[in-house]
Amino acid sequence: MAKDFNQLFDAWSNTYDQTVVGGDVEYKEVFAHYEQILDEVAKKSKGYIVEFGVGTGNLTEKLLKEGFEIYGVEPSRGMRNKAKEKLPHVPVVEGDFLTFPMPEEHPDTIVSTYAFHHLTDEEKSRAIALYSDILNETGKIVFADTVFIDEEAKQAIIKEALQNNHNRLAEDLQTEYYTTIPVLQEIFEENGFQVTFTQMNAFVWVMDAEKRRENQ
Ligand SMILES: C[S@@+](CC[C@H](N)C(=O)[O-])C[C@H]1O[C@@H](n2cnc3c(N)ncnc32)[C@H](O)[C@@H]1O
Repeated sequence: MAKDFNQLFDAWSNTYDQTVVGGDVEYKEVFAHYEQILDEVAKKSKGYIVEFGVGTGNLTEKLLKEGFEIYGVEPSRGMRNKAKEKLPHVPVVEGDFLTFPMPEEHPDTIVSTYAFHHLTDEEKSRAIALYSDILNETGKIVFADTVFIDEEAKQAIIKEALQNNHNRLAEDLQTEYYTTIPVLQEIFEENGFQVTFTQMNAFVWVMDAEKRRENQ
């Protein structure tokens, strides 16, 4: 079972929007091209959208501007309050990737940015299986998150963070559940998705996973 990150995110909710514009030097590279990353996820989305780990609502806001209807899910009260201040008309319910009040409609797209690494690989697999069930037949998943090509690449970036005295970042990379592309590819494919990965900065990749049709 993954850790509960609510306290951390309740505290971070007040300064999160400064971090994403490069206000925290240790996380500058993680949030490099943040706006383009969110734009890319919005561009790949369609129809009725469920978003997990809404945070302060930055992706939600972009999706709303594109004219989408969104159902947000966010475990941290502090983050939910920030998102509701920005976007009072968007429903943002208490819940997480695995346990959440079901939306009334089947979603066409499930999106999330900078959050999926909060689940262990086993939980990631359960989440994708669940989404395969609740998505529309032609539905898709579009996630952006820190992912590594392989374990060696992950260890190299942790070493570099330590050499730069980015100790909070190094600890984060060592203690959360950042995974590799082959692991995610297997999880998506086992659950009937065809997935592509696009690198957006030294840490973050966009994953675009479409449900495979029966005869594909
Ligand atoms: C780094 S923030 C990203 C916020 C926003 N998506 C963005 O791109 O700026 C991570 C968010 O994921 C949420 N989170 C943490 N654990 C989660 C879980 N198990 N399920 C869903 N969201 C989670 C946190 O509360 C936080 O709001």
